[in-house]
Amino acid sequence: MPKFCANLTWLFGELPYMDRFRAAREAGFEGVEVLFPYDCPTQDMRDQLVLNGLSFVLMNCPLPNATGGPQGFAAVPGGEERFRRDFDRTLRFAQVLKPLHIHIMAGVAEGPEAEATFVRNLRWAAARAPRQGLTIEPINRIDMPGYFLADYETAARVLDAVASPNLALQFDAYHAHRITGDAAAAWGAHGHRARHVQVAGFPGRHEPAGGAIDYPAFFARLAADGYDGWISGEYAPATTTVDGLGWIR
Ligand SMILES: O=C(O)C(=O)[C@H](O)CO
Ligand SMILES: [Mg+2]
Repeated sequence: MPKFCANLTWLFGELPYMDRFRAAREAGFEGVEVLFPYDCPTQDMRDQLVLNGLSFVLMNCPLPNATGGPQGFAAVPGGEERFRRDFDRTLRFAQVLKPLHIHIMAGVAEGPEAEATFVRNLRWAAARAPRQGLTIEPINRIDMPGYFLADYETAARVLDAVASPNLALQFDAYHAHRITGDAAAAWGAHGHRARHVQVAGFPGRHEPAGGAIDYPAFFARLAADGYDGWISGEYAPATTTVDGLGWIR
């Protein structure tokens, strides 16, 4: 049985943030992720997680306020000090929130120097928090212009170069489809590196159903491959969140 979690940055937006946890639980989710859980009282959020019996699956690094944008700078040459400072700030939140994964965002950069910077920063982060799961995620450059990590071959090279057991691939099927034209084939080539999966329909980034990605087949493939991590709904509901949850069944 797949473990589906709800991305509360995208889902249940009809509700105030702190009410989304209970709504997710009532809708049947056992886990949630929040991309940037930095501007709410951390203990209140922890209480919501505990009260509703939810696993906290993932949060992003860095904090958007500290960087002037959500795209990070782990691959930005010259941004090393800033990366380290912000990673440590994320770890302080993580001590309370206890996410299974922290997604480290690469930032806008290009070229071999950016790749070398990314590898160095990730090595540092993986050693700094050896028991914390960390991920990197290829994101398509149509949605995020100039984003450094925008293909799976680069992600594979970086993961191999860092070679740390607590760093893995975050496979977002929506981005995979936009980057490669075939999310299922991308999974076939790179899924063995993934410890977290996110899903959305293509091309609209609504519910993972009925678009260009055959999700029933994709979920079956994940199961057949023995993927036992979480699968997160990270999409903009076409109508209301609850009305759109048929894809889980
Ligand atoms: O854009 C995505 O798909 C993500 O998962 C990032 O974390 C964006 O913040
Ligand atoms: Mg994603």
